[in-house]
Amino acid sequence: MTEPLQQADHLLKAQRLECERDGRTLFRDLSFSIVPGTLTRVEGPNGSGKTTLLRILAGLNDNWSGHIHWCGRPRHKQWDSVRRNTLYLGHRPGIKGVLTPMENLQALVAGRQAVSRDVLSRALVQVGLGPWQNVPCEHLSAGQKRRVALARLLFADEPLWLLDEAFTALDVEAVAAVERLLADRVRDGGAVVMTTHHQPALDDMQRILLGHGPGQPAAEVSDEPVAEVSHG
Ligand SMILES: Nc1ncnc2c1ncn2[C@@H]1O[C@H](COP(=O)(O)OP(=O)(O)OP(=O)(O)O)[C@@H](O)[C@H]1O
Repeated sequence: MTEPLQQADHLLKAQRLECERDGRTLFRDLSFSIVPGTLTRVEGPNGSGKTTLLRILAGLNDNWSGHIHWCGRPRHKQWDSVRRNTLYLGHRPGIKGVLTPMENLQALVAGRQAVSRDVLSRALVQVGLGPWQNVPCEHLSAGQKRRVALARLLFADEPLWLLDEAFTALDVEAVAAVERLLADRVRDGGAVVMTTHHQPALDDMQRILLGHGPGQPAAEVSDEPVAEVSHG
């Protein structure tokens, strides 16, 4: 279980973020806050830096400048709290092909909570993998592999979720199920930051808009109606 967080008006506050890759500025002067009970979508064309930004927020990329605060204090002084309270799901499913959905889910959930095999099995049924739960994942489709990773969300109590392309390869029914899961999560006070090329059917999103092609390192935060925003 996660421990109570320090009281603050935000979970995460980014100020004047700048990131350069291969001599190209992906974004600069990018400032925004992530507050509990909100959904933020990072938008932009291929190569604009969405994954890079999400990895920076997850603490998985050091190639940036600016300031990031976590619950009111500099993030680098409280990595333990950040790691315990943040869930990052990368754009690859992050599951092992030789393992079954059940074994993968056990590995993904392990270390945070003790969950029985029956409960994990019900989660796999819930994401539509009931008949496949004991089949090695290398025999599953792209969308089925993605569903294994998404089953992890059913057990995720971290206050901040960072989801990179969570809708990729999912069919219409699974997309709707994930949208419901995210809406419930936000309603329960969680914060979700996601990249997606899919236009989610979700209300009240803060939008972070990244550049529109080579040589145009624009970054913009459009606030509808959620967080404190400053830009530039
Ligand atoms: N490991 C890396 N090493 C060097 N440059 C990289 C690396 N990963 C990404 N980049 C550069 O950063 C740019 C942004 O990549 P990123 O994956 O963040 O974009 P994205 O907006 O998520 O794209 P997409 O919509 O295609 O997923 C890329 O165009 C690439 O030039």
